[in-house]
Amino acid sequence: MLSDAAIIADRLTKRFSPGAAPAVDGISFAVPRGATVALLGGNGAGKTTTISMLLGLLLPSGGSITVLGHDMARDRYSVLPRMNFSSPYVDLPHRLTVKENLAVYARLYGVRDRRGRIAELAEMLDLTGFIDRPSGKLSAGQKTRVALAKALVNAPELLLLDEPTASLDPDTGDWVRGMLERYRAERGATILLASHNMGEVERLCDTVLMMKEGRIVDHGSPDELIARYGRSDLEEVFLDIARSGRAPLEAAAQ
Ligand SMILES: Nc1ncnc2c1ncn2[C@@H]1O[C@H](COP(=O)(O)OP(=O)(O)OP(=O)(O)O)[C@@H](O)[C@H]1O
Repeated sequence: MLSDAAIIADRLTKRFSPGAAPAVDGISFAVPRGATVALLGGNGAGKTTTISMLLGLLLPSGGSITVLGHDMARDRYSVLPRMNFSSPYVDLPHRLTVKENLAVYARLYGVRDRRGRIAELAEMLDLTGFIDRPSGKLSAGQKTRVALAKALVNAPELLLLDEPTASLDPDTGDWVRGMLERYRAERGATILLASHNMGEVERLCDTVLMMKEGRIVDHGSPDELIARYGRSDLEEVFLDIARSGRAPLEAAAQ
């Protein structure tokens, strides 16, 4: 494993109840600094559970996580200010306006020039038309853009994104992907994202971790995976893995 990686997960496990099958089943992976890596897998594969453990929102049942050189079990408060996330499952307080919400998060993250940073984010994510509207009165696509602004408020070195373009129309989705590419290049940031949008993953990601039933069943660059499965795009690879009992890696290991 790369010892200076942004994320190192070692035999990470999450079991929600003693008798149940683990939602995440002893996965190990490393995300190099500056890389964009995708977690792919069908519904219930364990992507959100993995991201929640990386964020410290869920405690692992086993294994360890090192983020930006810090062990998350012992030392997460020194690393949380350097990371951030967005998720369609986490709603911002409805009655606060977009600007008020961003101000709360800017304060929480100790941003110095809060007014300036919020103006930058409004520009970056085209929020100006609804910045004074209560967050509960936004469309799903507008909420997604505000969630991304919140995720960038502290200019994080590590960004964990669960479905970053969920609910965005194709044009806005494309524009947000361009924004993420620029952010990564300018900030030298590391991005781990979970997505069901294969075109997005092909465009943004250096490496894909394919999850199924809580395990990583294959990994590689989008091009490597497409070549290995003899397919023409990542969507076809995804369908092969989702529909087969076993992935090539598992079969090869036996
Ligand atoms: N709080 C919880 N309590 C019990 N089981 C849970 C909980 N959260 C998730 N699970 C279960 O853990 C498994 C993995 O769920 P997870 O949300 O991580 O999947 P996912 O890959 O993100 O799926 P999706 O693509 O549908 O978002 C599923 O079987 C789910 O039912």
